[in-house]
Amino acid sequence: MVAKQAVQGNLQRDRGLRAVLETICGLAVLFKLSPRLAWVFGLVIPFAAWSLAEARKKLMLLGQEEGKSLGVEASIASEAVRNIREVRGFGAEARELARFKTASQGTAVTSVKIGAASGRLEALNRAAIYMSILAVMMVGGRLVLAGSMQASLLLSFVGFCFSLNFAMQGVNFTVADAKRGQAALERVFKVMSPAGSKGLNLGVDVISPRDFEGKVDFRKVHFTYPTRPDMHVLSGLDLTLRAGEVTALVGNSGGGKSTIAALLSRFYPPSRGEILVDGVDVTDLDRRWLTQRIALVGQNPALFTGTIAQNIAYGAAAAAAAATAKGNGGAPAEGAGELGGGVTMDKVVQAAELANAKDFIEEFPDGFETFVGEGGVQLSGGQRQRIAIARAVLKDARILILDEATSALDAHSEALVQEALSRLTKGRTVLVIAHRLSTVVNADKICVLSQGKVIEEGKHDELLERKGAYYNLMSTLFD
Ligand SMILES: Nc1ncnc2c1ncn2[C@@H]1O[C@H](COP(=O)(O)OP(=O)(O)OP(=O)(O)O)[C@@H](O)[C@H]1O
Repeated sequence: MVAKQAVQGNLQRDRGLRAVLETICGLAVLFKLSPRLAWVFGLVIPFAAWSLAEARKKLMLLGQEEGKSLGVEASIASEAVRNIREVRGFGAEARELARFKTASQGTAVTSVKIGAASGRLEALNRAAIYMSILAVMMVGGRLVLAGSMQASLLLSFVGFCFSLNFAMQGVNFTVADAKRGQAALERVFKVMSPAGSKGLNLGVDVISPRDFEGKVDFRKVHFTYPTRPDMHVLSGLDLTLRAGEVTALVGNSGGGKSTIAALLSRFYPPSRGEILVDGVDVTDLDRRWLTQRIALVGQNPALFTGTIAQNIAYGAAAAAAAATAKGNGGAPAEGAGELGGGVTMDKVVQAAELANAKDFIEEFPDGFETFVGEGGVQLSGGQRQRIAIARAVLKDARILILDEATSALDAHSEALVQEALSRLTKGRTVLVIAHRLSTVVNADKICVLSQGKVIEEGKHDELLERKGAYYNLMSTLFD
């Protein structure tokens, strides 16, 4: 580390455009002083070019490695802060600290490697330049002795060689910096770009909202998580969600059901294969356009700091704001109240009623104005789910993804949630990650997932009769 800093600090002033210009001008001066000696000194150039090319490749790879380790470090820190209650509750501060230290050590090792690679490049170039200067002195000395060159000219020439030496070292460091910067930028663009977007950002131009049916096709989709590249979660998945129907996904835990939902929501791009919505590859669609048409009700819905009304309005207000920002003729901002995007309190109350949430909300002294989230009222699992359902009702998305709760809701809450869900699913394309027998029995189609593929599909009765994978799963999953 110290060595790296010393080497880098040494040449801070000589980097960048200035170093490049100094190198060009230095070479021009040498040719002007003595073309013959300049050619001798020029012997260093092919070697310098080769070592630069080699170092560039290596530094680019190391820069990417460094970016990744920094990412891991940041995610450990942010995860610990986000889940601070659990960390404190389980007394896991030391463990989190140790995880962070291990990750930082990884970054430190890569930084040392970068320092060593820059240092090697520097040493090689210096050696080559000093050899060239030696050659210049030998050839120049002979010329001076033979009387065909003035000693003062030789001295000036050698002086300029030293200046050029520093300028060329500056070019080396500029290249090293540029490669690290390029690796870091590539990471930034990767994170900022919508998952797997080809940048075509089509939306209304391809599928008009009126014609949008919401049919979804996964075609030969392969997927591995970036953090676990060796584990194939999906291996050639073919799955069709027919428009306006409920498709239930069943399978063993860890089989990839939530991953399918995440891919459809475009949290990740598929590694291979394609996901089509109404026949259009999702990577060709504008991500905001698509997310306005997809609602997700998860097992453990997050609530944002604010009132219950703001939380229910969240999805619809965000979608309307996005549509307005995009200028695609979506919901107008006109008449927007404090809930945003033209969402009125009447609509919020209606949505809460459909989601079986109105009664419990009105029991709070502040009703829909009750503050939730950090420092506010804590809601039970069933209540949070009904708020999330109300949010999805208000968003009125054509495609609905439901990750059914496995957590033990009491029988009354479960019945209320179920009833609200059955109202919500009517007339929409629904993908439900099914954990309840009632959902599976009533689904229009059940798909059994195993080894990253759909291995059986059909209706409940048909699949039972077939006595295959579904039949075997039934006893383990829904007993
Ligand atoms: N963010 C992630 N990074 C790396 N691996 C992940 C990630 N999320 C899930 N996995 C892994 O991918 C595999 C599929 O997980 P997924 O959550 O999709 O399964 P599932 O069928 O929904 O499971 P369950 O029914 O238990 O919710 C699992 O082995 C899981 O450990």
